[in-house]
Amino acid sequence: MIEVNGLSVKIHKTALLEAIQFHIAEGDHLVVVGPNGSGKSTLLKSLLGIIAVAAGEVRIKGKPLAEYSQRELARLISYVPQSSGKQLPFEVEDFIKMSRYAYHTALSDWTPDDQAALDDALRITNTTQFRHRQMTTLSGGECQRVMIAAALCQQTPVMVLDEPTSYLDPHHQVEVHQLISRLNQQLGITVVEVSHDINHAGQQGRHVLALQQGKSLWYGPGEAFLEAERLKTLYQQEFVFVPHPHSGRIIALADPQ
Ligand SMILES: Nc1ncnc2c1ncn2[C@@H]1O[C@H](COP(=O)(O)OP(=O)(O)OP(=O)(O)O)[C@@H](O)[C@H]1O
Repeated sequence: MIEVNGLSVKIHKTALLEAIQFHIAEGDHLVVVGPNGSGKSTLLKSLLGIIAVAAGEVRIKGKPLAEYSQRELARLISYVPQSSGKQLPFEVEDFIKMSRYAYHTALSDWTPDDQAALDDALRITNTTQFRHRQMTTLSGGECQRVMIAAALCQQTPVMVLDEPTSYLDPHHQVEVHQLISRLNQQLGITVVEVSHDINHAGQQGRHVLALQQGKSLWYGPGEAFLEAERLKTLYQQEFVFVPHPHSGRIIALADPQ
């Protein structure tokens, strides 16, 4: 679905990304991890075509990203940005409806297909009860579900999310993680997600790309990611590892020593 070949990004001669190389198969769930400032958001912007590439290329479905129009790309990739939508002066339904722009011209009417996409997005994200609320009145967790509903309403095969659980309490983190897993596993949406939650990344059925200072430190299956030396190299931090009491899955905990 997505091929990233030797991708480098520079701003004012400073390299933000250097020779990044990975492929994402259709239906894959890639979690991009790494310390603050390691280039994760820059990588997502490269996949969305909103940042200039210095070298290498991104291909979507075999075609170079640069050869797609904005409208074509908007039918392929949806984006849930890092910032909260809580400041947006819109009713929830009106905000979500805007994500259908790639299916419309200036004069075209709202269609039954648009309405079905809107109703499905509200139902799947459990946000139907908020459809007539103002975005500014939502809690952080509710707002994040609405942001995902807007991306879902865009009906794209790929969804890119930048730290979708930041600012959420543990319960809402779990809720949003489960929602993203459902979109991936049940709807077959290819997911590319930036996360600081290494235990979320290190799960079976996912791939992990670990970035460090704009370079790829490690790429591999989620279940092989949580390894002491790797995490120490990546975060300059000691970790301890404990088995989950129910599933036996290994959990990594930062160890202050
Ligand atoms: N437009 C820009 N001009 C100058 N430097 C930039 C620009 N955009 C990003 N950077 C720098 O590039 C580096 C990578 O930024 P990026 O936002 O991709 O990191 P990140 O891994 O997503 O960080 P975080 O985990 O803190 O969100 C940072 O040092 C940042 O300051």
